[in-house]
Order: sequence, then structure tokens, then C-alpha cells
Amino acid sequence: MFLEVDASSITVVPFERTADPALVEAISQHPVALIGDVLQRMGMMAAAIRPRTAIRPLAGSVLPVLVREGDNLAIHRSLDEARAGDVLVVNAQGDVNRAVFGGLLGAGCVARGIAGVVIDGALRDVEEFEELGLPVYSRGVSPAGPYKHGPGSVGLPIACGNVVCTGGDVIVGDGDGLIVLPAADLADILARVERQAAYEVDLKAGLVGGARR
Ligand SMILES: O=C([O-])CC(=O)C(=O)O
Ligand SMILES: [Mg+2]
Repeated sequence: MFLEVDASSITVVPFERTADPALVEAISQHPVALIGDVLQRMGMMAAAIRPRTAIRPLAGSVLPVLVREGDNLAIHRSLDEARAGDVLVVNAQGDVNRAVFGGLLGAGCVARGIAGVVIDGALRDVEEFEELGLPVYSRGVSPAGPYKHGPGSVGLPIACGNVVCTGGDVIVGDGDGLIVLPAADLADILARVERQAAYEVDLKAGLVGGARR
């Protein structure tokens, strides 16, 4: 950790990242709305969790983090477990009145190759993320700073924006919002998304053609 604090109150559980990065990259080129349609419109996070940068898409492997409201010790600890291509997904208890993430942690994420951050709670230093090139999503923004006492967890399944997120799941975000996908089904989901995308291109071309007549 870049902070000198005791993190013994944080439970850390290892997990496997099995998603093929090429498949993650390929599916992230499609709209979240379309991916969600293919999944029978399930698996999307609560609409209240909004993009705080214009950087698109967000895509990677879920690194799940649980914190107490207003406390971010587990987020600091999670950076030691992060691998390039991870997305920090944080259950911060939906609390929007105290930020648990900011520009310093953002710089730490970029240094570790973290691909994005999603917080069911608040962040601050919101102007810094664009320049860092780090896509961030959150339920809220607040200048009030966090405590660093714990407890919390890194690597255990969490709830975020009403969706269960397990370590190694795939998460994709665009301007509409976020969706979480099981890594094992990624190739199959991508094939279905590509079929649906081709169908919609044809449909749209027909509509535009029709409008001209
Ligand atoms: O103080 C914190 O841990 C959150 C924050 O503002 C930062 O990371 O810059
Ligand atoms: Mg800060």
C-alpha cells in the first residue's frame, strides 16, 4: 500500500481471472444495451451508477472490494492484489455523502494497469480522472474524505448496483451504464451479440431507407 496503515482488518481472498482479454476487448466494442438485450435484459447495474468521465468503453475483469460506508482501507489494500486489466468494483454501501475514492488512488490504479473503477458509493477529485485516462463510474460525488479503519474484503463476491459481482467476472461500461458477464460464457455471449448487432444494422438501414422514400 502507498499508505503506512495497518490493514489487518481486511479479508483478502485470491481468485482466478479466466476471461480471454481478446474476447473482453471484442465484446466491449458493442453497446451495453445490446449486450443486455442478448442476456434477456438482465445483469445491468442500477441506473444510479453513472459514468464520471467521457472515457469509453470500460472493460475488464472484476476485482471485487467491500468497504464500510465512508471507509476506503480495503480499496487501498486491493491495489496490492490488482493485475493489469482488472476493474475495481466496490460495494461502498451506496453511501453518497463521503467519498471512498479519489485522484491519488486513481494514480495508483493507473500505475498498476487497472482498466477502470466502479463504486456503489461516492468518489471525489472528479476532474482528475479524465487526465489520468481512467474510466470511473459511481453513484455519487462528494468532497468529504474517507476514513481508513476497515473492515472490508478484497476478492470475495459483492453486491454492486444490485448485481452480484464475483472475482473474475467480466464488466463492460459505456455511456448508458454497466453490465456484468460470467467469464465462462463470454465466447457464446459475444457470438450472440455479433448476430444481434448485424441484425440491427440491417434493420436500421431499412428504416433509414424507408424514411427516404
Ligand atoms: O483520500 C483518499 O483515500 C481518497 C482520495 O481523495 C484520493 O485517493 O485522492
Ligand atoms: Mg484526493
